[in-house]
Amino acid sequence: MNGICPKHVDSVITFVLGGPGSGKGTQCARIVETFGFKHLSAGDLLRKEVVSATEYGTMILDTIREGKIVPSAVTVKLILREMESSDNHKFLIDGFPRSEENRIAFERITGSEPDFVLFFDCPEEEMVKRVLSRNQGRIDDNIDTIKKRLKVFEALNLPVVDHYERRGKLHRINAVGTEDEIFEQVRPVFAACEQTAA
Ligand SMILES: Nc1ncnc2c1ncn2[C@@H]1O[C@H](COP(=O)(O)OP(=O)(O)OP(=O)(O)O)[C@@H](O)[C@H]1O
Ligand SMILES: Nc1ccn([C@H]2C[C@H](O)[C@@H](COP(=O)(O)O)O2)c(=O)n1
Ligand SMILES: [Mg+2]
Repeated sequence: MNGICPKHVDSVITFVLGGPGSGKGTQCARIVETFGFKHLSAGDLLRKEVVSATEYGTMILDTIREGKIVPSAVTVKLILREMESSDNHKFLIDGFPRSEENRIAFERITGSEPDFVLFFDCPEEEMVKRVLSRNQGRIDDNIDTIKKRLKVFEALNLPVVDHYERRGKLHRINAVGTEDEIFEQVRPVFAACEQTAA
């Protein structure tokens, strides 16, 4: 049981992890389509703050440009705001937690852990290739920022992956292959979750 807010006391929470360009957003779209989850991309929520020029906008933009991690208090607040305004009770939280600091802040603030965690395991050269050909006008899709993001991913995100592996919550997905091939590894994880809930 999760303690996000009274409305979401019985929510299913899935964290979606993987390096830059590993295909998290692409596969989340498929999961939404097939299993009806609400997709919350931490990166998208942060980028929206930049566009809306909120009090955190400049700090977030500088942090993203440097490939670093925004303070957890800001990111957790944005995620919880979205969850609380949603009537869905199945959440895919994409690109979060990016660090042990993110993870601990989420657990402390919500008193919850994810039900399970997906990790898209992708070689660096494939991630670089995908990000450089993404073409969505992202300020961090350039080789200098990608190199920084990869270092941050290894130093700060892999310990989170290890944590959930030790907790028996991690589903490691081989992120090399076509989108369809990858989704065929993802599908049984969510099908099993539906069976448990039924
Ligand atoms: N299996 C795949 N094979 C080839 N290209 C892919 C595959 N999956 C996704 N892509 C492409 O790779 C790029 C990165 O994918 P996506 O945006 O889903 O990654 P991400 O993990 O969300 O990255 P980020 O952390 O930077 O947001 C996109 O252009 C996407 O179309
Ligand atoms: N938990 C998070 C998620 C994202 N960010 C920042 C730093 C990332 O490089 C950038 C883009 O995220 P993505 O769209 O690749 O998931 O957003 C963060 O600071 N904390
Ligand atoms: Mg993404």
